[in-house]
Amino acid sequence: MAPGVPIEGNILGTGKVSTVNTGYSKRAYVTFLAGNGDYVKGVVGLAKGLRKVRSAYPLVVAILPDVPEEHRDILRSQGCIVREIEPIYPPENQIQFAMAYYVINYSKLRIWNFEEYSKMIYLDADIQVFENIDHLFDTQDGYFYAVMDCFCEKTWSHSPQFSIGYCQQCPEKITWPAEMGSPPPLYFNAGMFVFEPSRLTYESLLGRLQITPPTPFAEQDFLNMFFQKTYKPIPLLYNLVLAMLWRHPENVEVEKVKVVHYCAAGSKPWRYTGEEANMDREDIKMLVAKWWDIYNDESLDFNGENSVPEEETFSRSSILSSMPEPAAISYVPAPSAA
Ligand SMILES: O=c1ccn([C@@H]2O[C@H](COP(=O)(O)OP(=O)(O)O)[C@@H](O)[C@H]2O)c(=O)[nH]1
Ligand SMILES: OC[C@H]1O[C@H](O[C@@H]2[C@@H](O)[C@H](O)[C@@H](O)[C@H](O)[C@@H]2O)[C@H](O)[C@@H](O)[C@H]1O
Ligand SMILES: [Mn+2]
Repeated sequence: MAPGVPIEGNILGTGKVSTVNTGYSKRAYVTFLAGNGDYVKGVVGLAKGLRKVRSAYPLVVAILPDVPEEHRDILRSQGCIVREIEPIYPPENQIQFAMAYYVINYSKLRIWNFEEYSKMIYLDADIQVFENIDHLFDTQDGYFYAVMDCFCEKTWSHSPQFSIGYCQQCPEKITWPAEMGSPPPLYFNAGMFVFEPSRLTYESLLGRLQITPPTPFAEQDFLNMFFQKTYKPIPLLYNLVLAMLWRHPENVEVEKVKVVHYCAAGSKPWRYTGEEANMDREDIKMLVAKWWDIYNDESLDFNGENSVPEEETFSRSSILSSMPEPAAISYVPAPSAA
């Protein structure tokens, strides 16, 4: 079991099943979509997955201006709340991002400005929710909840931990050498997290970004720095980074996993060929097939009746979303992952 991880499953200590949010504070899931490529399929799959597990909360999609109208219509037809955001770029830099397109991921920070919501769960578009996780909205306020990442993939070859074979998922395997100072603080994967939108936090994030030299994992590194003091790890079953299956199988109980993150190279279901390393594994094939089962299930398409409770869909956000975002840095199309 990875260190610092609360008791499996019942992290609230209440065991209660979430109830529809009846208070004034609004809750929603939120994802991010950029470009005119195939990630829109990921968002449709996510919207249908949340419907299948009967989540009580809507899915907001923060989109960059380059998302075509046709894709926006598809998302609305699936019951998503579509909100255009202005891109955010890091300060001028020569950094080699782990993936060139990561530079657009800083735009995710705009979601902290969705303050008509008191609590949100961010999910990457390459994530699928296979079991209801609404109870995470009941976590104690004031903290940033996310799952610990793994440092063993070659995407981490730039890092000191990779160079000595250290990973927080198995800290007992390699002792962190004293000459390298203290071991890195617990580090989360930014494909899924529970957070509270707040204008104050938003402005602090943007201000800090402008004075923080970019690093290979872009906004994921930045968020880890920014929330280091309030980060609370949650169990792996809330964000299975696929590489864990072959890097730390001892930490994974795949039958208990509620959320799967298709972030390993070649694992995006809508592009899956099975060619890349580890993509011919039976568990990978099963998880990709599970994603497609939901994506192709027409009974999960939005039809008005199967929407979340009314009070969750009509919100000030529909008015606020027409309000201009703060002045943005000029928009230069980034390399797309598509
Ligand atoms: O062309 C792109 C690339 C990325 N994304 C969004 O940015 C997130 C982060 O990128 P990705 O999931 O590919 O990173 P990974 O988790 O695989 O490192 C995606 O999930 C999408 O929500 C997008 O909308 N269009
Ligand atoms: O822009 C940086 C990205 O960093 C993360 O992706 C990485 C990271 O998870 C590594 O730890 C894995 O090794 C790697 O496979 C994976 O692609 C987030 O999932 C993504 O949303 C985004 O923030
Ligand atoms: Mn991802």
